[in-house]
Amino acid sequence: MENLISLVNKIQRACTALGDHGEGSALPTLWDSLPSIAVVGGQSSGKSSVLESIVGKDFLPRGSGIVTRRPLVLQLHKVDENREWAEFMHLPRKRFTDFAAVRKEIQDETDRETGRSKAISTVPIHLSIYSPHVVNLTLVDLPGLTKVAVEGQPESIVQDIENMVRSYIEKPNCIILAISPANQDLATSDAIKIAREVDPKGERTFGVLTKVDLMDKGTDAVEILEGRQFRLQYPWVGVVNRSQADINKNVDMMAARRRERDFWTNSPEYRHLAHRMGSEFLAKMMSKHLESVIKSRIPGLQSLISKTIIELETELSRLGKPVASDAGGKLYQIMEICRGFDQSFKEHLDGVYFQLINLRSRPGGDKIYGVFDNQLPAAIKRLQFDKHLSMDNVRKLITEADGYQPHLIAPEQGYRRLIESCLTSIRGPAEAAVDAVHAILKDLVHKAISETAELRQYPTLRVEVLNAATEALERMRDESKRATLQLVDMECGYLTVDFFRKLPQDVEKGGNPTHSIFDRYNDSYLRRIGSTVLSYVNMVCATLRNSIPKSIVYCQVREAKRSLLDHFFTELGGKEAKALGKMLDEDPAIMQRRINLQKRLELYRTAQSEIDALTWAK
Ligand SMILES: Nc1nc2c(ncn2[C@@H]2O[C@H](COP(=O)(O)OP(=O)(O)OP(=O)(O)O)[C@@H](O)[C@H]2O)c(=O)[nH]1
Repeated sequence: MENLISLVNKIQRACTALGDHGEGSALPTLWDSLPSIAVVGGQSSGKSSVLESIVGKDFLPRGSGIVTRRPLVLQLHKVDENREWAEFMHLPRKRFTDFAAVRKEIQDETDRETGRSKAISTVPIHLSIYSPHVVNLTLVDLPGLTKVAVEGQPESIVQDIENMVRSYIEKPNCIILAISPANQDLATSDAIKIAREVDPKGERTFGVLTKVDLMDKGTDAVEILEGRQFRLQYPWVGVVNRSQADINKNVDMMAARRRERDFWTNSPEYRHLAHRMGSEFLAKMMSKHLESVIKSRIPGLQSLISKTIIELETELSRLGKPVASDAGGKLYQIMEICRGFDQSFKEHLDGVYFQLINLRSRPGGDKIYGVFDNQLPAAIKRLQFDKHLSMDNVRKLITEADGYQPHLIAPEQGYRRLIESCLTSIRGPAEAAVDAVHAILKDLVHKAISETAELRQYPTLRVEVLNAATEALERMRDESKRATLQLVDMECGYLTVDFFRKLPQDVEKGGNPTHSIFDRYNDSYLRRIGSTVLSYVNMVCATLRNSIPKSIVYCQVREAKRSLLDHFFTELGGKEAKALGKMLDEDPAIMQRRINLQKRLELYRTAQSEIDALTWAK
């Protein structure tokens, strides 16, 4: 069972190394869920003396007024060796065998944090004592509660100390060692008052009565120690520490312990209670209690650890991988992120179905079909060629084409001009279709960027990828426009001869080829030309309705799928580590948080395996 306390000590030490001592940390804290014992009491009530008696060593700073100005987390480790030493968390690997030096280091470390003023600090000092004469125990010594500020102290100190003490003892896992001097009225005890506040049922409060030897003649503490007055759930323990005179005379701790034993056994009023009085008994009782508390908390602790591990892992994966240190690693990381983006873009384009997300498709590609199936035909329709081929317009173009020499058989040039003027107007809808598809592709790029979690992590890379993809799409749009308009121009440049060959000829139909030149411009003649041109143009439109989408898909959609980031990758290959690092410019706060999370995760995993090993071994 002793292993349990050592384990908790070990975990507490690891917690401290991580700054996890439950003080407003944004991360889950293990410290708060581990049982600990806090020593509370009014100033000069004898807290430090009780601690020293428990340890059996003279090592705490002494003096008048407020001496304990920072919480002292004291971990006692029982060792088999016949040696005693102390170690501070802030001075790793330095062993103190001289306990006067320990006292000095506590003073110096307090001053380092608070300055030489009489101010207090909530940052704890961590001290471990290894000795064959101690029991495994973790105790927190807290500044003494006071009623008035002394010279040089801010007025707020009274409240500040109370708040600090409360912040420790209000945690449900904190066992309260409430120190009250027997030579003062217990009804006014600061320790009992604050302990009652946070633990009204007294389930985790242990009352310790100090200075029993200093009580007025004719008075004694029997009623309290027997539990008839100021009753707590656990029986009161009386202690007799060294007096100031003893301290001044350097009375050795072992001698003091002996004297204390004598006091309890030789005082007629306390003799019957002697077996459960004194610092040695207190230490053993607290150690036993701590063991049983830890034992009862183990299942809760295990489930808290597993739950926290999951939480930490989830957050870590949300934060993404850390940035690689070398150029190759960085390049690989950027390529991986880009691949993720490219994949998401393609999936949008193809409308790939995601089994996991309720069979919903990533929208996008279908909009492109909408351009080909609705937008383009509607725009061509809006050109209204029949109006364009009104009689007046046909006459105008035919006569202009004929010039001074009216056509002899058929108005060849007139036909060409009429057809060209109609077909040229298709350039508008063709260009609009290219632009519409470009807008859709750009929109998909934005969607894919925002869905690529890693790009959120690196704002500069996000901008670079966005710019590269946008530039690539613009290049593709320009190429697509060139190719698509070329299709229209090709239709203008060479007419389908067959169409005209198949037209019924006036002569063959029995018309009169000899009618006068002026008759050639009559209404029915012009109407026939108009309708011939219209049916030719309609035939070409039907072809273009099919070939324009082919050109757009070939130049834009297929190309975007194939080589959206090709240029970017080529440029990337020529960049050096520094430039690559700039792209992976993660927010330093996130980097720090990842490091903190990783360390904490490590702590929790270690704690988990150690607790598991211990419970399995039982
Ligand atoms: N005679 C006698 N003196 C005691 C006893 N306990 C403490 N003292 C004396 O009371 C004075 C204050 O004791 P400390 O242990 O320093 O008290 P503290 O509560 O730690 O003081 P702060 O940290 O300053 O709040 C010292 O001079 C001790 O020698 C006791 O049981 N008997």
